[in-house]
Amino acid sequence: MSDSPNIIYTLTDEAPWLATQSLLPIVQAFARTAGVAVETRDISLAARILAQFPDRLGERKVADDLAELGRLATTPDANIIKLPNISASVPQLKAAIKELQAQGWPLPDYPDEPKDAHEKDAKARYDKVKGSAVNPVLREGNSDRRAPLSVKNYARKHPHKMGAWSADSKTHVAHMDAGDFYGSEKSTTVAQPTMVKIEWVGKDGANVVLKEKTALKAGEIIDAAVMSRKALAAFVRAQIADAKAQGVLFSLHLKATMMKVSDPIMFGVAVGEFYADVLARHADALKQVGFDPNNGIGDLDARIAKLPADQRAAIEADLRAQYASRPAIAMVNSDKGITNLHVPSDVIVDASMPAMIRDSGRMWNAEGKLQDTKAVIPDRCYAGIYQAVIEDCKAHGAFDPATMGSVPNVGLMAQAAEEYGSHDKTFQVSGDGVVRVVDEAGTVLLEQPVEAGDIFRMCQTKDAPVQDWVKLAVTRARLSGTPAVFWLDAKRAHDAQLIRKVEKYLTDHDTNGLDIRILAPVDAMRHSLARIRKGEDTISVTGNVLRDYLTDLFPIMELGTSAKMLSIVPLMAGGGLFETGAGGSAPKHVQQFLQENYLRWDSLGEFLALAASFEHLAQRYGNAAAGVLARTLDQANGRILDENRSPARKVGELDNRGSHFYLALYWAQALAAQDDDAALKAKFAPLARALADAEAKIVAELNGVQGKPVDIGGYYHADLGKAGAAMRPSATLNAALAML
Ligand SMILES: NC(=O)C1=CN([C@@H]2O[C@H](COP(=O)(O)OP(=O)(O)OC[C@H]3O[C@@H](n4cnc5c(N)ncnc54)[C@H](OP(=O)(O)O)[C@@H]3O)[C@@H](O)[C@H]2O)C=CC1
Ligand SMILES: O=C(O)CCC(=O)C(=O)O
Ligand SMILES: [Mg+2]
Repeated sequence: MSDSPNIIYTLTDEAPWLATQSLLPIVQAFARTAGVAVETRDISLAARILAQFPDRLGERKVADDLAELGRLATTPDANIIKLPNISASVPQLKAAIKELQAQGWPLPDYPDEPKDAHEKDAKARYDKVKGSAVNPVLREGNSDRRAPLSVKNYARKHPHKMGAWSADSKTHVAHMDAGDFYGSEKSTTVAQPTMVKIEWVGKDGANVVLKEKTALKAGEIIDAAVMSRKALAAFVRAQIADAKAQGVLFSLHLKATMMKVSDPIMFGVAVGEFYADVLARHADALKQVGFDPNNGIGDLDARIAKLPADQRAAIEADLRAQYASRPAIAMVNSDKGITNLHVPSDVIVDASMPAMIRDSGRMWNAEGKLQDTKAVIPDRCYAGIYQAVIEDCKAHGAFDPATMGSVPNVGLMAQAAEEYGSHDKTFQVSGDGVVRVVDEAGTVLLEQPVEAGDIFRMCQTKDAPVQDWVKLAVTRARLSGTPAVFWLDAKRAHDAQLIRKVEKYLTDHDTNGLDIRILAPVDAMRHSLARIRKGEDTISVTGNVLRDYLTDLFPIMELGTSAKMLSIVPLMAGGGLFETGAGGSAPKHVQQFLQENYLRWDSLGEFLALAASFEHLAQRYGNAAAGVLARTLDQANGRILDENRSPARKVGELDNRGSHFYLALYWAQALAAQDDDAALKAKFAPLARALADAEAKIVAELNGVQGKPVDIGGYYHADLGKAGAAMRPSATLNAALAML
């Protein structure tokens, strides 16, 4: 047996973490037979918080597994299975801290407005954990996300329900026409390595360094753009009035988790406008209790609890009056009265817009009914692609999963490319003046006029990742025989720079006979949609943000969920990062699990990632047994789909645990049936027999626990013993696995 590195399986949060309690023991048992150890590293929100405070935790200090994996990702031996994790908004972060404190961990509170050096230090540490803090660290490569053929064929045979579209749907996307990032963006490519600083220069000549040092490599593209606070507020006001006039729901779609600096501020501006009257009337009281609109109106609900009853009642009455004077607002949970503006992380554009499109272009109103919607996506960089989908659905009806083609994605994301790497270079400016990016020689590379409250953002895109991305695109186009479109807008400053590189690097490859073009995002969308309706596939080759948006949009339309995606990140250093699915951590699933011990999380993404990970070990290290595991796992995955062993949605049916049992059964049967590896055949034959013989008993044991509440001793930092017992309730299955 050859010497191949271990697989690192990540422990994350919520539904994927629960699923891991059941799936991982199966995977470890199978992998061991090929001499592959499957280790774990904890990158959950709770673990990431604890790892920030070694000085406070003494003997109980927790290792910084994320930092370790970040280093591993830059080495050739990385083989990491990455499950979705929480990218925490401030309310989520605070809830996690509170839970850990209650468990006895001596953590400081999250200081909203740090008053002294201690609090500043605590806030700085917590801010490292906030938002999308994991993916950018591990993604040392570009991404290849697609629906494997078996999954696509399954979706065609068993199409999920899509809400019908009507030609007179009033649903539309609203975006700004000026004063946004798109309109203000400036971009340049630096020829030589240099070091830049970002500084604000006030009208009166005051000079504040916003970021001292940012190293740039040769050939790197940098951009600077500004979102005008005034223009954004005026735009939101106009959209509130227009939604009311048109009788459609008002809803805001941002990515406050991943764009953790800019988007909470934009969210706060919308909260400020929607609730303008009540916030103005009670400004003093709200200031006193520390309400921050960037944390959503849910923060107001929580904080006014501290006020005297009469004052609280007055605010609540004014809130009701405010809702009466406003358009209806899209709801996250109508039963609990949670609106689109309650929590910044509740409505995340990549998942929320496709969900709306799947529901006939409608969202939930306060009465729990679906209604046409004004989807407010302030910045123009990407808003137009959703309007293009809406127009297409109005003209031609909903897409048909039984016949539609596919849009896989090759995404530029390595080395924190573009907007998703901009957090440490994004600032809300304090006064009128300019923000400029200045190099070591004092040359101003980029400069933006700003007003107080504006959001300034600088992005970086390194050259080596762009070369790798172009190569990956050509490789995918060649291997799949599919046309590929680079979604780049020649009218946008950053994209214009990128187009020059793409045109140059395409000449490094043999593109003979391939159909590769560059189209502006809206045109690329129309082109891809026209083809998809004819059943034709088109590879989307996009930057980091469109990668994120499209890999939820198309899977949700094609497959019903992005959980069924193959999501590979060939790391630039030669290793592999295998992400599971393309979606999030589905907090709704945990709620259902706690209430009725039913977990509807679909682990197909994990199954697909594992097969790719074993395959990587076979190809790169010549581990033939891992190759056999990969091939047989592929067969098992096919059977899971064909025989409908994916989790259903309701108590009494097969859930996540049941689907893991069938994976073990089918995988063992495929291993027992193959003839490439006699030792594996002999090892798995008895297990396959034992599992098949006990099928009815195991399924009864697994399904028998459903229907009652279950306690796992925590949400962000659950009790391992309790969660493990809850997720592995079949003694028969556990005993059979011990045979290996
Ligand atoms: N890669 C990562 O680490 C990512 C993490 N996140 C994080 O996840 C959380 C929630 O994000 P949100 O945008 O609401 O997205 P989610 O993907 O968690 O939820 C949206 C919906 O997708 C469906 N879904 C997603 N995965 C599965 C699955 N495996 N099995 C079955 N259904 C699934 C469900 O839809 P339905 O009920 O309609 O079937 C679900 O309600 C946030 O904390 C966010 O930060 C988000 C994106 C990626
Ligand atoms: O890192 C995150 O917060 C989300 C990532 C994501 O949505 C994606 O990569 O598709
Ligand atoms: Mg996404």
